[in-house]
Amino acid sequence: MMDTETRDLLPEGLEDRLPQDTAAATRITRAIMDVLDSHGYDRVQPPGVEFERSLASRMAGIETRRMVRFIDPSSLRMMALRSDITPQVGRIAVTRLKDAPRPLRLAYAGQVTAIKGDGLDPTRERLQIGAELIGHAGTAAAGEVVAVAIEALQAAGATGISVDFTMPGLVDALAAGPWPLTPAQLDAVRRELDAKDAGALVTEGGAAYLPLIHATGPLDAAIARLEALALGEVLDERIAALRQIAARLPAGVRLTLDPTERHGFEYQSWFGFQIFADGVRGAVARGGSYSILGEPAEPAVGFSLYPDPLITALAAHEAPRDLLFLPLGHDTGAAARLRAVGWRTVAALGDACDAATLGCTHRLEGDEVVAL
Ligand SMILES: N[C@@H](Cc1c[nH]c[nH+]1)C(=O)O
Repeated sequence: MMDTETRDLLPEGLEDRLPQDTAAATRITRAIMDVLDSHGYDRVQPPGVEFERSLASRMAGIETRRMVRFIDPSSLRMMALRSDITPQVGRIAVTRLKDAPRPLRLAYAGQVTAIKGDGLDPTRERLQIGAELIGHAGTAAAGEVVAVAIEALQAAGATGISVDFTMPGLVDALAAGPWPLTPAQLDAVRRELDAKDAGALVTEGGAAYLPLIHATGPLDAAIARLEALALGEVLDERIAALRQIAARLPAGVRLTLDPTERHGFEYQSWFGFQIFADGVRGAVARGGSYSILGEPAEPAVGFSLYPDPLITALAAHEAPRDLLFLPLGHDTGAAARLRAVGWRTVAALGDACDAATLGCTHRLEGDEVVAL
């Protein structure tokens, strides 16, 4: 027997959602899924647990270190709780939906779990809602995906949205082209660019890369600084693409660029983005282009929203809802008619049930609704 102190303890970083937050979560999930559905993204539901191998093998760069893993007592193979639904959707796209017409638009919503939280945030289980556009990863697809992500967040109630673009594959492309680096230097340069440590960047032989640290900030200014480097094709194509993507986003959304940002971008290729919103610490969404490994490999682009902080922020302002008390012996036909037009009811089970104590705002008397 566990002692009573620890019997109901939840592990660090895991939490129950109580009714007020759950109501907000349900409403927000529905609002987001409705937007994805309206743009033609069909929802799929992969399982919460899979073989570790299949979660990691469809995209280059996925690490299983942060996944909760265990041996399946039935197959004796290693299984893992999913930490990201995108690879599962990729697997579905290239296996069971391999013959479905392209571009293929799929949406999903579910919990994802990691062994430990991210940075200072201890949360280990999060709601992830997203959309993946498979079979097409050009600027038209990327533009659609960012625009849909913004629309979904706005429908969820997010305000003050800003989008931070990044170019996950840029440093590798530069190292293989105009600014050559040895493999060891490449690792060090990537690390120091992540840390934005100019001194260490120079020490590690990455002096050429210094201007990238300064080419961050509002999109137009950052692009101008990159263009001034005259790096040719490697950069020109990426810049042209970013311009096209930006051009189709709604006015009023703040756009920034951080060309070397890689944190959280495990498998994205030429294009990545994060979305921020007022009152929410950290990014509420992340996405980008990637390749689903297979024969042949398929290009794709998509995004994942992490709405938990938004849910918490909005739940605090959730308007209280009306609740209609149905006394013992009430007219059940009248109650059914009222539910059909949107009333929520709670029926008395015995004499002790009291309308006010149960949080009711109204009471049914005969077939009349009376405010309490
Ligand atoms: N699933 C990725 C984001 C993404 C979706 N599609 C492409 N990228 C993440 O959560 O970081």
